[in-house]
Amino acid sequence: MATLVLLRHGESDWNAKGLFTGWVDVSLSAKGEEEARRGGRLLAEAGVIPDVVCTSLLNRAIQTAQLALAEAGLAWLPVKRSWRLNERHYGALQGKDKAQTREEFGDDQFMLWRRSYDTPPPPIADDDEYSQAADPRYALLPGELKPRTECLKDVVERMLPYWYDEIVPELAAGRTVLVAAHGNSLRALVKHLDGISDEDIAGLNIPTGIPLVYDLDADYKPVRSSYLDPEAAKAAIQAVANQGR
Ligand SMILES: O=C(O)[C@@H](CO)OP(=O)(O)O
Repeated sequence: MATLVLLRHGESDWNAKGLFTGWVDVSLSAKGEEEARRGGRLLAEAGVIPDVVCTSLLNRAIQTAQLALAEAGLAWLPVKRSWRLNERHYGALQGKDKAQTREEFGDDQFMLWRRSYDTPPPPIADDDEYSQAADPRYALLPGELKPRTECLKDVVERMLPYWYDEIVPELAAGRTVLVAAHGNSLRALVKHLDGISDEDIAGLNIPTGIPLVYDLDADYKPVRSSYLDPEAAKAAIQAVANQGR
Protein backbone atom coordinates (compact mmCIF):
# COMPACT_ATOMS: atom_id res chain seq x y z
CA MET A 1 0.00 0.00 0.00
CA ALA A 2 1.45 3.36 -1.02
CA THR A 3 0.67 6.66 0.72
CA LEU A 4 0.29 9.94 -1.12
CA VAL A 5 -0.38 13.25 0.62
CA LEU A 6 -1.76 16.25 -1.24
CA LEU A 7 -1.42 19.68 0.35
CA ARG A 8 -2.74 22.86 -1.21
CA HIS A 9 -0.69 25.91 -0.16
CA GLY A 10 -2.01 28.07 2.67
CA GLU A 11 -3.96 31.24 1.91
CA SER A 12 -1.94 33.58 -0.30
CA ASP A 13 -2.04 37.39 -0.33
CA TRP A 14 -4.08 37.23 -3.54
CA ASN A 15 -6.46 34.56 -2.19
CA ALA A 16 -7.13 37.01 0.64
CA LYS A 17 -7.72 39.86 -1.84
CA GLY A 18 -9.95 37.71 -4.11
CA LEU A 19 -7.72 38.04 -7.21
CA PHE A 20 -7.15 35.43 -9.95
CA THR A 21 -3.58 34.30 -9.41
CA GLY A 22 -2.45 31.44 -11.68
CA TRP A 23 1.29 31.64 -12.37
CA VAL A 24 1.77 35.02 -10.63
CA ASP A 25 4.24 34.35 -7.82
CA VAL A 26 2.54 35.76 -4.75
CA SER A 27 3.43 34.97 -1.13
CA LEU A 28 1.45 33.40 1.68
CA SER A 29 -0.55 35.73 3.91
CA ALA A 30 0.09 35.53 7.68
CA LYS A 31 -3.03 33.35 7.89
CA GLY A 32 -1.66 31.14 5.09
CA GLU A 33 1.63 30.68 6.95
CA GLU A 34 -0.27 29.54 10.02
CA GLU A 35 -2.39 27.19 7.88
CA ALA A 36 0.80 25.65 6.52
CA ARG A 37 2.22 25.11 10.02
CA ARG A 38 -1.06 23.57 11.11
CA GLY A 39 -0.92 21.25 8.08
CA GLY A 40 2.47 20.04 9.34
CA ARG A 41 1.09 19.48 12.83
CA LEU A 42 -1.83 17.48 11.42
CA LEU A 43 0.62 15.26 9.56
CA ALA A 44 2.76 14.69 12.65
CA GLU A 45 -0.27 13.99 14.87
CA ALA A 46 -1.65 11.47 12.36
CA GLY A 47 1.76 9.78 12.07
CA VAL A 48 1.85 10.43 8.32
CA ILE A 49 5.56 10.91 7.66
CA PRO A 50 6.55 11.83 4.09
CA ASP A 51 9.86 10.58 2.69
CA VAL A 52 10.04 12.97 -0.24
CA VAL A 53 8.37 16.26 -1.17
CA CYS A 54 7.31 17.57 -4.56
CA THR A 55 6.38 21.21 -5.10
CA SER A 56 5.62 23.57 -7.96
CA LEU A 57 8.01 26.40 -8.86
CA LEU A 58 5.79 28.94 -7.10
CA ASN A 59 6.69 30.41 -3.72
CA ARG A 60 3.35 29.85 -2.05
CA ALA A 61 3.69 26.06 -2.51
CA ILE A 62 7.41 26.09 -1.67
CA GLN A 63 6.80 28.14 1.52
CA THR A 64 3.90 25.90 2.53
CA ALA A 65 6.00 22.75 2.19
CA GLN A 66 8.86 24.33 4.18
CA LEU A 67 6.63 25.59 7.00
CA ALA A 68 4.66 22.33 7.24
CA LEU A 69 7.76 20.14 7.20
CA ALA A 70 9.60 22.30 9.75
CA GLU A 71 6.59 21.97 12.06
CA ALA A 72 6.66 18.17 11.62
CA GLY A 73 10.44 18.07 12.28
CA LEU A 74 11.10 17.11 8.67
CA ALA A 75 12.73 20.25 7.25
CA TRP A 76 15.59 18.10 5.93
CA LEU A 77 13.51 15.99 3.51
CA PRO A 78 14.59 15.82 -0.14
CA VAL A 79 12.53 18.10 -2.38
CA LYS A 80 11.78 18.00 -6.09
CA ARG A 81 10.22 20.93 -7.91
CA SER A 82 8.50 21.18 -11.27
CA TRP A 83 6.52 23.67 -13.31
CA ARG A 84 4.20 20.72 -14.04
CA LEU A 85 2.75 21.14 -10.52
CA ASN A 86 2.19 24.90 -10.98
CA GLU A 87 -1.25 26.43 -10.56
CA ARG A 88 -3.39 26.56 -13.68
CA HIS A 89 -2.23 29.51 -15.83
CA TYR A 90 -5.18 31.90 -15.62
CA GLY A 91 -4.38 33.78 -18.84
CA ALA A 92 -5.64 37.36 -19.12
CA LEU A 93 -7.59 36.93 -15.86
CA GLN A 94 -4.34 36.91 -13.82
CA GLY A 95 -4.42 39.90 -11.46
CA LYS A 96 -8.16 40.52 -11.99
CA ASP A 97 -10.62 40.75 -9.11
CA LYS A 98 -12.89 37.67 -9.03
CA ALA A 99 -16.02 39.49 -7.84
CA GLN A 100 -15.58 42.29 -10.41
CA THR A 101 -15.02 39.73 -13.18
CA ARG A 102 -18.20 37.93 -12.21
CA GLU A 103 -20.14 41.20 -12.21
CA GLU A 104 -18.71 42.30 -15.56
CA PHE A 105 -19.12 39.01 -17.47
CA GLY A 106 -21.99 37.33 -15.57
CA ASP A 107 -22.19 34.17 -13.52
CA ASP A 108 -22.16 31.68 -16.42
CA GLN A 109 -19.04 33.09 -18.11
CA PHE A 110 -17.31 33.46 -14.74
CA MET A 111 -17.97 29.82 -13.83
CA LEU A 112 -17.05 28.65 -17.34
CA TRP A 113 -13.63 30.30 -17.01
CA ARG A 114 -13.21 29.29 -13.40
CA ARG A 115 -14.42 25.69 -13.30
CA SER A 116 -15.32 24.31 -16.77
CA TYR A 117 -13.03 21.50 -17.86
CA ASP A 118 -12.13 22.72 -21.32
CA THR A 119 -12.77 26.47 -21.72
CA PRO A 120 -9.58 28.49 -21.07
CA PRO A 121 -9.72 32.22 -20.27
CA PRO A 122 -8.37 34.53 -23.03
CA PRO A 123 -4.55 34.30 -23.34
CA ILE A 124 -2.37 36.84 -21.54
CA ALA A 125 -0.28 39.24 -23.64
CA ASP A 126 3.51 38.88 -23.27
CA ASP A 127 3.78 42.54 -22.24
CA ASP A 128 1.07 42.26 -19.57
CA GLU A 129 2.45 43.08 -16.11
CA TYR A 130 1.28 39.65 -14.93
CA SER A 131 2.77 37.62 -17.82
CA GLN A 132 5.48 35.01 -17.18
CA ALA A 133 6.93 35.25 -20.71
CA ALA A 134 10.23 36.67 -19.39
CA ASP A 135 10.34 34.78 -16.07
CA PRO A 136 13.78 33.11 -15.82
CA ARG A 137 12.41 30.04 -14.05
CA TYR A 138 10.67 29.01 -17.29
CA ALA A 139 13.52 30.01 -19.61
CA LEU A 140 14.36 26.39 -20.45
CA LEU A 141 10.78 25.49 -21.38
CA PRO A 142 10.28 25.27 -25.14
CA GLY A 143 7.74 27.78 -26.45
CA GLU A 144 5.05 25.19 -27.13
CA LEU A 145 5.07 24.15 -23.43
CA LYS A 146 4.95 27.70 -22.05
CA PRO A 147 1.26 28.47 -21.42
CA ARG A 148 -0.34 31.86 -21.93
CA THR A 149 -3.62 30.46 -20.59
CA GLU A 150 -4.86 27.04 -19.51
CA CYS A 151 -8.12 25.21 -18.85
CA LEU A 152 -8.16 22.31 -16.41
CA LYS A 153 -7.81 19.84 -19.31
CA ASP A 154 -4.49 21.50 -20.22
CA VAL A 155 -3.38 21.16 -16.60
CA VAL A 156 -4.24 17.43 -16.56
CA GLU A 157 -2.19 16.97 -19.74
CA ARG A 158 0.92 18.75 -18.44
CA MET A 159 0.63 17.35 -14.89
CA LEU A 160 0.23 13.65 -15.79
CA PRO A 161 3.79 13.15 -17.13
CA TYR A 162 5.01 14.28 -13.69
CA TRP A 163 2.65 11.87 -11.94
CA TYR A 164 3.81 8.90 -14.03
CA ASP A 165 7.51 9.73 -14.33
CA GLU A 166 8.33 11.32 -10.95
CA ILE A 167 5.68 10.53 -8.33
CA VAL A 168 4.76 6.93 -9.20
CA PRO A 169 8.42 5.73 -9.13
CA GLU A 170 8.79 7.18 -5.61
CA LEU A 171 5.61 5.41 -4.50
CA ALA A 172 6.82 2.21 -6.18
CA ALA A 173 10.01 2.44 -4.12
CA GLY A 174 7.87 2.42 -0.97
CA ARG A 175 8.23 6.13 -0.23
CA THR A 176 5.41 8.31 1.09
CA VAL A 177 5.15 11.34 -1.18
CA LEU A 178 3.95 14.80 -0.15
CA VAL A 179 2.79 16.95 -3.07
CA ALA A 180 2.56 20.63 -2.08
CA ALA A 181 0.80 22.41 -4.91
CA HIS A 182 -2.26 24.42 -5.91
CA GLY A 183 -6.05 24.38 -6.07
CA ASN A 184 -6.22 23.54 -9.75
CA SER A 185 -3.10 21.39 -10.20
CA LEU A 186 -4.38 19.27 -7.29
CA ARG A 187 -7.91 19.21 -8.81
CA ALA A 188 -6.25 17.79 -11.93
CA LEU A 189 -4.47 15.08 -9.91
CA VAL A 190 -7.58 14.21 -7.87
CA LYS A 191 -9.62 14.01 -11.10
CA HIS A 192 -7.14 11.46 -12.40
CA LEU A 193 -6.88 9.45 -9.15
CA ASP A 194 -10.61 9.36 -8.39
CA GLY A 195 -11.72 9.01 -12.02
CA ILE A 196 -13.96 12.09 -11.80
CA SER A 197 -15.84 12.95 -15.02
CA ASP A 198 -15.20 16.14 -17.01
CA GLU A 199 -18.60 17.44 -15.84
CA ASP A 200 -18.38 16.53 -12.16
CA ILE A 201 -14.90 17.99 -11.68
CA ALA A 202 -16.51 21.48 -11.85
CA GLY A 203 -17.93 20.81 -8.36
CA LEU A 204 -14.62 19.82 -6.74
CA ASN A 205 -12.77 22.41 -4.67
CA ILE A 206 -9.61 21.91 -2.60
CA PRO A 207 -9.18 23.73 0.75
CA THR A 208 -5.95 25.54 1.67
CA GLY A 209 -3.51 23.95 4.10
CA ILE A 210 -5.34 20.73 5.03
CA PRO A 211 -3.51 17.49 4.09
CA LEU A 212 -5.50 15.04 1.95
CA VAL A 213 -4.13 11.52 2.47
CA TYR A 214 -4.56 8.76 -0.12
CA ASP A 215 -3.88 5.06 0.40
CA LEU A 216 -3.18 3.60 -3.04
CA ASP A 217 -3.27 -0.02 -4.20
CA ALA A 218 -0.56 -1.79 -6.20
CA ASP A 219 -1.86 -0.13 -9.37
CA TYR A 220 -1.77 3.34 -7.73
CA LYS A 221 -5.56 3.51 -7.53
CA PRO A 222 -7.14 4.96 -4.37
CA VAL A 223 -8.31 2.48 -1.73
CA ARG A 224 -9.34 5.31 0.58
CA SER A 225 -8.72 9.02 0.98
CA SER A 226 -9.50 11.56 3.67
CA TYR A 227 -8.66 15.05 4.84
CA LEU A 228 -6.80 15.05 8.16
CA ASP A 229 -9.33 17.55 9.55
CA PRO A 230 -12.58 16.69 7.71
CA GLU A 231 -14.74 19.26 9.51
CA ALA A 232 -12.37 22.15 8.79
CA ALA A 233 -12.00 20.88 5.21
CA LYS A 234 -15.78 21.00 4.66
CA ALA A 235 -16.02 24.67 5.69
CA ALA A 236 -12.89 25.63 3.74
CA ILE A 237 -14.12 23.85 0.58
CA GLN A 238 -17.35 25.89 0.76
CA ALA A 239 -15.32 29.10 1.11
CA VAL A 240 -13.34 28.29 -2.06
CA ALA A 241 -16.57 27.47 -3.94
CA ASN A 242 -18.04 30.84 -2.90
CA GLN A 243 -15.11 32.98 -4.09
CA GLY A 244 -16.21 35.87 -6.27
CA ARG A 245 -19.66 36.05 -4.64
O1 LIG B 1 -6.67 32.26 -8.63
C1 LIG B 1 -6.21 31.11 -8.77
O2 LIG B 1 -5.12 30.87 -9.29
C2 LIG B 1 -7.04 29.93 -8.27
C3 LIG B 1 -6.58 29.41 -6.95
O3 LIG B 1 -6.43 30.42 -5.99
O4 LIG B 1 -8.37 30.37 -8.16
P1 LIG B 1 -9.69 29.53 -8.45
O5 LIG B 1 -10.01 28.73 -7.21
O6 LIG B 1 -10.71 30.61 -8.70
O7 LIG B 1 -9.48 28.67 -9.66
